[in-house]
Amino acid sequence: MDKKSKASKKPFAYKSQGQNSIPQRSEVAYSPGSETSSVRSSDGGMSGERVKVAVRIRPLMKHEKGHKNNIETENMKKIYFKSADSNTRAYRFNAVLPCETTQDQVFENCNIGGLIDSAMDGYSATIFAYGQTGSGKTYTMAGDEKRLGVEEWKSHEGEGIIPRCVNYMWQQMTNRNEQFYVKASFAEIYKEQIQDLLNPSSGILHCRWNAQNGFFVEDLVVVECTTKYDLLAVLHEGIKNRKTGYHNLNPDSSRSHSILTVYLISETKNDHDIYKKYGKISFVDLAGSERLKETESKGEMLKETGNINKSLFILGKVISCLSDRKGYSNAHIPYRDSKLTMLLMDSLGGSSKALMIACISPSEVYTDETQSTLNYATRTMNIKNKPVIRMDAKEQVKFNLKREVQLLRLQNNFLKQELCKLTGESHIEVPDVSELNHLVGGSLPTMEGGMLPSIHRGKDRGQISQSFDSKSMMSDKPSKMLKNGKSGFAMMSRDFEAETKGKEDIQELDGELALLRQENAQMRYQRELMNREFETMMYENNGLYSKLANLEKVFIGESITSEMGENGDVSDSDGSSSSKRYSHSLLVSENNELRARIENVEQEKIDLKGTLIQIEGEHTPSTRSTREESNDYDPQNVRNALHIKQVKSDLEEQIQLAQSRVNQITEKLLDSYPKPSSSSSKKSSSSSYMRFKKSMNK
Ligand SMILES: Nc1ncnc2c1ncn2[C@@H]1O[C@H](COP(=O)(O)OP(=O)(O)OP(=O)(O)O)[C@@H](O)[C@H]1O
Repeated sequence: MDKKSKASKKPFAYKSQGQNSIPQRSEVAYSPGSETSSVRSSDGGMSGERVKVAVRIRPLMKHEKGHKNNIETENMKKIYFKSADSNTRAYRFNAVLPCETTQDQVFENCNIGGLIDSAMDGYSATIFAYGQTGSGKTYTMAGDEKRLGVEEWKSHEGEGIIPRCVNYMWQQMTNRNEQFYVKASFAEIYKEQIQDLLNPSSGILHCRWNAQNGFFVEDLVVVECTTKYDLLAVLHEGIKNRKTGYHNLNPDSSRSHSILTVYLISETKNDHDIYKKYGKISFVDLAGSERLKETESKGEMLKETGNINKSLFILGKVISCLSDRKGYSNAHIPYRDSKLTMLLMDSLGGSSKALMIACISPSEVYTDETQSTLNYATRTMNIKNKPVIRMDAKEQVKFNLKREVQLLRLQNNFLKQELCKLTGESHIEVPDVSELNHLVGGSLPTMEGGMLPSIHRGKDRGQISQSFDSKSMMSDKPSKMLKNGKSGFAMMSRDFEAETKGKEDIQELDGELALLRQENAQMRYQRELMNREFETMMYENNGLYSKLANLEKVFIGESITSEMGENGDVSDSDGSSSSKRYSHSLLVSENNELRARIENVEQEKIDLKGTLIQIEGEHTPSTRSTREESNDYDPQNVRNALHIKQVKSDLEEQIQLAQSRVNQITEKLLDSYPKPSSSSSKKSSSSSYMRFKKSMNK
């Protein structure tokens, strides 16, 4: 009994990208040439995500009446277990499910819905039940045995994780915007041989390996399930065909390990494109470990027990190696030592999300088995997986190309704006790169250079993880349809059409990308040229400013070129030009203005030089030739010359004033002097007036 709480606790979480999410660029791991590519989860991927472990304690069975209970639980997280040496040991797990836990609570508390969500997002997920024989593995995974294998499937309280998952999946499918295709396969490993539970007549199947899919079962029938009843029928069919046997501890004991795999292929529409993700979830019901002393197995069952125990022993070795924190990456993991561990490779230390449900009995009769299961479970919690999303490689290429096109369009718009700012024009024509390239001896700036965010291209796109055999899913071998299925041929022709369309789309995107790249390179080059020109002109203008300032100092005594020095920075720290303050055209007009101003000052200087020579020549004839020859324009001399010029012009002005004054007085005097009359005295007065006027003029 749980010491503190019987109520269901908040379930633990699986790291997930969330539904309908298209992975972000940085998370995409793509490997050219593969059928599927993998995408690391944004969080769990690189750092790893531990295998989650829940421990379920079944109630005592009828035949165990009177057995003592040696297990207590606390808070749905802790187990106190009284071991054989009578010491009580405490264990902590992701979830602890006491005897009274219902099937519904198992689903909730183990967050099985979260795992299904992940599988629908394109991850691989595995749920496996582990424990001694009769501990409740099949009950937990599939449900009440009395109801298993019956023709009509009806939902009931005793149904286990698998049928609950089927219901949940279909519920989610209607809630999501994606289109889902569901397929399923069901295999068992019996005495180290793989058999198809959906097609038992196919005999022994082989476990193969390839870089793309890791280990997979060759020729396993994969059934398309269009309704949830198709999938339930698959479960029903497989359980019916599974090898079971009677022994002392369980009259209906599973004698094989079974693996039901549900493939969830999702299609998401994004910008008129369809992206496919290949998620899957595997339900593994392991055969129970057993002690021959207790089961009293004989004959064929004895052989079965030997094989079961052997493969579980290797599973234990794999778990031990993987949980060794000293770093199992260098160690040899004996996956290949059994079929079970080969097929669980992706789930243990691979790219799946995984949940182990360890089943135990509360009876102290099974103390050793329970101890062993708890130890297994504890070690398993240390195993880290690196979950990845699987996408179709072609879809992934298209996805990447589209993103690159979008990025380049953004970059090019940005570059255009920048060039417009630099030129001061509202529109720019992008010249052909071939016309420009010869100017710099073919050293066009690279796409990655410059201040713009560079585009990551597809080198070094990470590893390919094992994935299910998408080829076998699209296999030309006919699928065995159980109910309401579509024909395999229809599926193939649809895939062919999609593939042709996909190729065309990729070609189109490639073409657009090439044009955008060329335009990008041209604009980067143009920007580079303009920046260089800009830099030269800035430098020249700075020189002109200081020259003008010097000249102004000489002629006026101070610099009026106040703007000087403000444009000192040619480029900003990020390499961009100082277009914030100066456009290219502004610099050119500034340059022209400076040149005109300097020309004026120079002209004035030449005039002054003439004046200086003239004045000095008038006063000190001997220095004239010396000044002329030495071309000496010492500022003091120029200032002296300016002073003399000023004095001279003042004097000239005064003389002019005096002259005009004299003229005025003369005019007045002339006016006041009697004018010659026409009378007799005319001759004498006229002659005296003329004499007076003459003397005035003089
Ligand atoms: N939590 C439970 N509540 C009620 N009955 C249970 C529970 N767990 C197991 N049982 C019952 O215990 C019996 C053994 O369970 P089950 O067959 O699931 O064990 P198992 O671990 O799969 O055994 P094996 O490895 O031999 O196949 C079954 O009759 C089952 O109905």
